[in-house]
Amino acid sequence: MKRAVLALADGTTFEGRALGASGETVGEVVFNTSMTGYQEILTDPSYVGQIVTMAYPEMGNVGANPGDEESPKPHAVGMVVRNASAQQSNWRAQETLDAYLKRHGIVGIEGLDTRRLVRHLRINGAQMGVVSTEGHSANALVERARNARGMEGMDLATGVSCAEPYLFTTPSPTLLGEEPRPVVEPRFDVVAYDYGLKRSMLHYLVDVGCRVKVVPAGTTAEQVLADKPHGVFLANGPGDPAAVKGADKVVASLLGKVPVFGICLGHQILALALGGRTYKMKFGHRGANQPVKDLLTGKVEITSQNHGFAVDDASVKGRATVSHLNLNDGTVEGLNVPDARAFSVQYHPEASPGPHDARYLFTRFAKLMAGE
Ligand SMILES: NC(=O)CC[C@H](N)C(=O)O
Repeated sequence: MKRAVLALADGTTFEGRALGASGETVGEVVFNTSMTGYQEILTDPSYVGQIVTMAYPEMGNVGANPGDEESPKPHAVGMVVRNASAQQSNWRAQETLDAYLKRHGIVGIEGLDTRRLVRHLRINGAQMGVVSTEGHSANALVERARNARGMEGMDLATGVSCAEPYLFTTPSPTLLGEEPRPVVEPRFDVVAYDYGLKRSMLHYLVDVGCRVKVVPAGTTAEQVLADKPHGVFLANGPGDPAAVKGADKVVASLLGKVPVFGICLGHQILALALGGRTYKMKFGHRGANQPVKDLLTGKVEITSQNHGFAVDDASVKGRATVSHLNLNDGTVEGLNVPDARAFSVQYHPEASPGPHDARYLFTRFAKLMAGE
């Protein structure tokens, strides 16, 4: 077994075994509390520049398959797990997690005390780190982590956005044993800004009657409005929302002219477009078990999340209503701007992975576009 080391910028080091590709990787070390869904997590483009630690101890037991990918390749730059199953066991599996990571050149580490690591990140904050299988001294790796540039000020969304617009009209796939869903005729033309979007969001838009034109992050408001869409969707994406070039101004000029629905980075950009502010959280929210309260209905949803920045509630006062709150730490989870027919959530109603409590938000967007 090849030795691997994880070194954090604050000087903490962990020894383990190599998982996936050999080599060295630098990124922000974060943790995710989902018990499964590791492939959806790895392929979520919002993980660009991040080394993801899975808090649950056993990963890889269902192997890897193309159907569980949220984008064509993993975007996390590294993976940290307590134990990676050597053997996959699932009818859809095509390879092991280790083989999948190797094939995509993703460096990982296993066999370390991930409970200690997660507690360390919770107490001291997410921070830059290095995973290496190259045999360098721990001190040299700590130095490398210290010199690495953090997430703040990084426009990573523009880099993962699509190069050209394309049309998306495919409903969610059904799995073996699932009833085929009734076909929904497309009623709404929606332009979706691709800041690094997850595929399921597009499927769920199609499922509620949208014909989706996906456009690159740098598309102007004039270009979007020229298509006369029924609605505009702002997707998730990696990096610092305040650094996404021109996005706040573009969205500001769309507001009031067309209904807008934003998820995660899209929610943060909506807040910036309204004149609000975003900030970097200590360790963020990543997992499939984040409790969120809908302030209008009083209902609590268990949600899937992946973000390290958040909207400052004081900064949106008088510009938007805070519609949802995180029950763990009281941070903003949703915004509503009725006058502009715009709303957004910080969490992931498309789940993937995670509970489907919040799927109704796609229907809410369809109703908003229908004027209901
Ligand atoms: N999933 C997302 O869209 C993440 C948004 C942003 N990059 C953050 O970390 O907060």
